Amino acid sequence: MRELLNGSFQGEVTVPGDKSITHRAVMLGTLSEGTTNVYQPLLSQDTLDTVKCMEKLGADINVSEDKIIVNSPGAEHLLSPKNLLYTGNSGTTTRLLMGLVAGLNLKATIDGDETIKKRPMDRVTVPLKMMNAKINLFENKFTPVEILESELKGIEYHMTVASAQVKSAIILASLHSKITTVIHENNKSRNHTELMLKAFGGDIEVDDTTITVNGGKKLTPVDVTVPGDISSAAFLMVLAAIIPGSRVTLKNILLNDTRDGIIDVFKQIGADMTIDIIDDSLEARGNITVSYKTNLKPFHISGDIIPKLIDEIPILTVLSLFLDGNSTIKDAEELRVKETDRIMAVTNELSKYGANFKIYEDGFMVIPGNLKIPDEEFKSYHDHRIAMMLIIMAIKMNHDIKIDNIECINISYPNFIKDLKSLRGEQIS
Ligand SMILES: O=C(O)C1=C[C@@H](OP(=O)(O)O)[C@@H](O)[C@H](O)C1
Ligand SMILES: C=C(OP(=O)(O)O)C(=O)O
Repeated sequence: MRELLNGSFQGEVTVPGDKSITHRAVMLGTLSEGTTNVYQPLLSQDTLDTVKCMEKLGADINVSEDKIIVNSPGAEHLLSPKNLLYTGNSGTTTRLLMGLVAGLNLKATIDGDETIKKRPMDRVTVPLKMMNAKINLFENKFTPVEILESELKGIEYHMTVASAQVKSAIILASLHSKITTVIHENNKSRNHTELMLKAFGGDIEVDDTTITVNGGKKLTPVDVTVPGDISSAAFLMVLAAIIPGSRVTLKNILLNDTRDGIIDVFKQIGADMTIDIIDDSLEARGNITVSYKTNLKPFHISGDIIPKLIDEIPILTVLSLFLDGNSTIKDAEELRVKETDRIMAVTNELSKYGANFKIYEDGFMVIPGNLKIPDEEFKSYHDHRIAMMLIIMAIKMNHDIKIDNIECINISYPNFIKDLKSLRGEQIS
């Protein structure tokens, strides 16, 4: 950490591939007969756990530095796995897999690590049971999840939470049913499953917040080039905005309008930011440049924007501590059921620096003031986004921080420290 303190950050970074898109490309590749090439994928703990689960269902997958090759016999030839499908720390793997396995009329048990065991899974089993799935949860809520063979039928479902994981589980479950499934969203969540399924030949139509899936269509492999993950880029955008003298360009970043809430926040605060759109094909992408600027305004976020930046809220809280006024985050109760309760983790850990918060059930108000360097040790709660948030805060505070389980950053961004060091260039001592 010491070499990252006392200086500005300048240059270009290609952040790792988008986590949500990498998971989905490997899963849809497994459901398609033939070879799917996934270029520039995210290779991290979460996505490699998805790869291992797909191998257990019968896909032959080759992982190299900048490519994942999925060879699959196709959906109808996948088999019930002999062993547990272990999903590690990944909520996305766990929930999408529940829908995928149930839809294939297979039998499996799914479980993950200690954080997964505490996250609510009934939000997925409720619609899957309506579809006729035979699926059991521990205490009707948690993993391990046991799925038994059963033929599913289509349903009409009104989402009760703005969750792309739940929505995607229902879509994957409906792929082999003879009856149409219709999903209604209240708040639109990330739409990568819908976009990618269409590209793989699925029969899916989206009309604003209504999604219609007709099952029974054979999927065909498509090569997927994964754009950079905006949720990873967010840490470096905030770094550049708050460290004097910094100017950072994040290359080839996903700019899908269900994921770009942080861009709106940077506009709200009056940040020095430019965006060069690269293309507008399957998933919009572009280069984002952020430079340090003084006198940035506070931000207020609630409602529809929350699902578009839900994973960025920890690092946006660090940003809010250096703005000219109080910022507010509301309607973000989903933060309480991530890898940890992120409202608790963010406010507990940043309070150690003297940060002031007014905490609500669904968010908090940030009241900037005098900050100090504490003697205490810091906790990651085994949550990659909390660990990376603390690293950026420590850099801003010139603090040689100690964080427990810091290796949890491997869950989504194994090269985080390396990328930070590359932006220090000649300044590294
Ligand atoms: O579908 C996805 O890839 C994801 C959806 C979001 O979770 P929810 O669906 O629980 O909102 C997000 O927090 C997670 O990091 C990835
Ligand atoms: C919440 C996250 O992921 P998941 O739900 O897949 O564990 C995240 O990456 O911040």
